[in-house]
Amino acid sequence: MAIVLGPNQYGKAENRLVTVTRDGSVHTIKDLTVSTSLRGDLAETHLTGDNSAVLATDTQKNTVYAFAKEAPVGEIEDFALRLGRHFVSTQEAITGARVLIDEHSWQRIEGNDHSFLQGSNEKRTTAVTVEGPRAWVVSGLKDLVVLKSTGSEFHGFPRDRYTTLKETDDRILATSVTARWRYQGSGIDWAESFAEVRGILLRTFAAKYSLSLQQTLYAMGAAVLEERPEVAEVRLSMPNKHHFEVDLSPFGLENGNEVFYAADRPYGLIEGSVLRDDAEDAGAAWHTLPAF
Ligand SMILES: O=c1[nH]c(=O)c2[nH]c(=O)[nH]c2[nH]1
Repeated sequence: MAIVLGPNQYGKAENRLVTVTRDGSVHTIKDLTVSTSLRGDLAETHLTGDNSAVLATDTQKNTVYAFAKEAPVGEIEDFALRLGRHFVSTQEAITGARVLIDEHSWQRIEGNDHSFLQGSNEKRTTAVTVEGPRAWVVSGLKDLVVLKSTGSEFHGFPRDRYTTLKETDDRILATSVTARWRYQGSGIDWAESFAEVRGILLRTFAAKYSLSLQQTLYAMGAAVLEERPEVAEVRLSMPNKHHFEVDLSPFGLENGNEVFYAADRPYGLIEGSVLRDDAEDAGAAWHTLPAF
């Protein structure tokens, strides 16, 4: 038997980066969480402790902050591509880089040039993978919480001796959407594409008459692919944020689908991907990312 080193990567996770851009008295902020990780010829540090190929995670962190000063951060996809390509092209032993960025949203407080409001927890995300000269971009969003108070049924499921769930033809459907979509082609306007995909996801959640969260998930992914040729594949993770009708009969009251208990756990977790059958090959795009 021989023991060998398996796949490995290393980097600095969750660098918190905030930039202020000043256009006269009007300020714009960008609030990012940036994680970098590098791959390559890194056997020696694991096997002998020889660090001659190890670009320190501290250096990776410094590079994130220095790059934010040296050129405008711009769209998170462009910033991630610049960082990833930098590490791979300047370090001989480094053959691949993965840069993950979450962008936290701030809105301007109306009427003020330099004050902002963090309205929701929703984040725009990107996961950029650089491998030698090639690069893949998977962008997305997370913590996008949506609810519809009708237009959702759930029935026709099997009933065995453990089944207690009542069938319903009118329920609340709520979820916190994590979506990732893989880009194909080139010359993509990242900001425009993000805004459009987000809009399609929201509009489809709202408009699709739902017989299951699974059906809604598929409809959301399919609508993105129908409308956005630059997207090859969409992966969705959607917890079912259950709203149970409270039994008010002990109080002599009838609950007419009006009073609910919003349970936070356990929750159904509905996950899936929707893709084109003629999509560009995924290459290393999803490498080590969560399946959904
Ligand atoms: O949309 C749903 N899908 C399920 O698989 C499921 N299971 C469940 O208990 N409620 C629901 N709702």
